Amino acid sequence: MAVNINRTIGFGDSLLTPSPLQVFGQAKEQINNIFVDVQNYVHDAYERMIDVNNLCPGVINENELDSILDYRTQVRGICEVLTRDQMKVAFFGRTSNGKSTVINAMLGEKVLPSGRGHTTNCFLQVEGSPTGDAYLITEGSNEKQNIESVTHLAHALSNGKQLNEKELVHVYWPKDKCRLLSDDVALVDSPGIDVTQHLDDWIDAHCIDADVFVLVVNTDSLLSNTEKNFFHKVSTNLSKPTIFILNNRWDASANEPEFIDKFNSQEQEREQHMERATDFLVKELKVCTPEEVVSRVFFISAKEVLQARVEEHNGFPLNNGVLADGFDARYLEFEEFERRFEECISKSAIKTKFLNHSQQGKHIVKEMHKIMETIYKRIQEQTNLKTCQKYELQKKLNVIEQQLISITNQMKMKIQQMVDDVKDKVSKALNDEIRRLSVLVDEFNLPFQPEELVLNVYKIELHSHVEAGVVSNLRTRLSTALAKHIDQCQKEMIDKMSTLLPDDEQNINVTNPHREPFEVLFSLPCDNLCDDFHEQLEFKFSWGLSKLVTRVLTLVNWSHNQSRVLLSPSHNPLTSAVDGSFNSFDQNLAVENNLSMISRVVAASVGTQGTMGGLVLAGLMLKTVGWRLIIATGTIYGVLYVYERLSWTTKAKEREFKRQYVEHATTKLRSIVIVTSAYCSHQVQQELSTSFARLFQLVNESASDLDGEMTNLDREISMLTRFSEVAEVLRNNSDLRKVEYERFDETFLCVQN
Ligand SMILES: Nc1nc2c(ncn2[C@@H]2O[C@H](COP(=O)(O)OP(=O)(O)OP(=O)(O)O)[C@@H](O)[C@H]2O)c(=O)[nH]1
Repeated sequence: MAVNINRTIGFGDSLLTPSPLQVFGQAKEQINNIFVDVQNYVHDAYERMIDVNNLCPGVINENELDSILDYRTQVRGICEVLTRDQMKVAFFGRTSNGKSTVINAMLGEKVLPSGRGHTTNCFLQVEGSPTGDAYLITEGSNEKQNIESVTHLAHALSNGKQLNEKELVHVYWPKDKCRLLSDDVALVDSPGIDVTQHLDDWIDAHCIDADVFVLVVNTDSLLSNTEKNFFHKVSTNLSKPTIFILNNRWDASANEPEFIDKFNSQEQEREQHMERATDFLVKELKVCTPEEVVSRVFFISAKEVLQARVEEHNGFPLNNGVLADGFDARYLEFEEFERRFEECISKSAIKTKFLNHSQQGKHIVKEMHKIMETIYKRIQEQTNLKTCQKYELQKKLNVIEQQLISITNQMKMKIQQMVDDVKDKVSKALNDEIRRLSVLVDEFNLPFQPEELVLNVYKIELHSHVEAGVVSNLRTRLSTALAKHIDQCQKEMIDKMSTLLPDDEQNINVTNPHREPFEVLFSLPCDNLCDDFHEQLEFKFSWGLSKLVTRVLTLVNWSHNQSRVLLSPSHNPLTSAVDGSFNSFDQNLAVENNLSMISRVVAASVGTQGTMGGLVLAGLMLKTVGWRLIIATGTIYGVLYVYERLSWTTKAKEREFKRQYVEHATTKLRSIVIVTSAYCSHQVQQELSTSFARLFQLVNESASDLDGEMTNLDREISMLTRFSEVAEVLRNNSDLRKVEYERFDETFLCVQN
């Protein structure tokens, strides 16, 4: 029977339909891409969360950061494992059953040494060379030992240190020489299981990650207990391992003499082997169903297949007649084994390796989703909290601003009232003091001497006495009351303004603690005011001519004024009643003219101070009263003169001096009443305005602090908004990665998520 070797050992049946081994490659590439993407995602998430944590402490807790860091490490580890992930098949069997020959047949050339007797001393893992060169690396060494052929390999293995049966030697073979190797299949040859007692160690050390186990048995003998025990161990350590049983040396069985005569004897033997294998796999190991056994147990001749493939490779015809009968059937069965093996190892490897990775990946992105969701919600909460805080601050600030305007207006009015009140009080008190000035001057008891020099000193002292007295009296009358009013006003200010300050700043003192308590200063510079005072202390007879004239003029003026008042229509009801009567008008006019004439005479006599006036007056009097009366009057006049002249003593001069001083000082002090009261009210205004300005400053500073807080909150809110967007994007991105894993599961693991 002709066999189409090219078809059977070629790459996939169709370029469009990938072979089972290529599916593994595709799955590996795809899951690797997903993990690289997830690795970048987790790395990015960690870096961003570190930023968030630095800029907004409290948004992320340490556990979350640690978890993200842990996931980053896990993903990095998986990525590294993924690059090394390959399909692995482990061959077991007793010595000389043909394990190495089967591997060589599958590789299509003699890679591993084989021969009669115990040839494989340790575990040999054949895998594709990443460099394209053939070399081997022994366990615990990084040294590459170049090999070109099986002889070199055998030599290298035998020339190396005494290899322990448990040790693993990696044999890297060019990938382009073998499809299995280029498709990431690693084939592990083992020492005969009948030569060692350390089965557990072997499994744990080299087979725990094998996707398929191949038991190579010799058809000449039955399944030994050693072989059975070994696979019992394997199935105990691994859950439902995929096990193939290859009944090797089927060519030798076909060439045995007893089978030549009996055509069906080999079939009977095959059935017996099959029955025993079924019992072993289905009943003992329970690793497959009876239906699956036909695709797990094969009758082959590895030696023939290897020989055929080597010769085919070297350009010789496949069946050159040297091979035993039934070669084609055995060859086809070997190919069937390879097909089933490829299907199984691909499925198994995808399942055992990538399912686990995919589940880990999904778990990581799910946890990342949870973390990002928690962080996102926490940021949202903080954003809402900060927004509420900002709203409250804004409200508070608005209230402060409105209240500040209102209180400022109130306090302006209050201060103005105080100022007016102080002005009135000071003015009234000063006027009172001016009225009582004579008492104050009388109290001055420095000895009076009319001499000029002494008098000058006397005046200076008197200025001081008056000034001190008035000021003292004003202070006594006003200071306490004013201080009390100012204090009350300041308290009112503090009460009102402190409501605009934070609770911890409400205990305030507007006055400078190092300053003396406020007191109104009264400035009455008498020495300056009265320095133009010039006393008149020359003797003046009170009935002297000029005095008399003055008195008469005063009297006349007074009478004249009185008559004008009486004659005015508004003050004379009679005149008013006969309004327009010419008679009474004429009489009035005559009286007025007479008075005017006397006035003019007196004025003339005063004005001339002299002889003519006196003569006229004396003539008139002489004519009117007679000379006796004149003499009598003259005598009395003289006596009065003498009396007054004698009474003009120093005491009288002092009295006169003080009277003149009081008169002068009164005039002067009255002239500064308005200025003094304004000066005092200005002091009060200054004091209260300064106090209010301090309070205003405090409130203003507090408002500025609030404003600063609002600016900070604004900055924090905008930062939190940015971070919440970051967390949201990261959360959504984790969902995208989860979808990628689910798509991978559906495509390669037939898992419906
Ligand atoms: N006739 C025949 N001989 C075979 C077959 N397979 C292997 N042999 C021979 O059996 C002998 C042992 O083969 P190996 O492949 O070295 O056996 P092994 O199981 O690897 O032996 P160890 O490495 O010692 O454990 C060699 O001489 C092979 O040529 C086969 O299918 N038919």
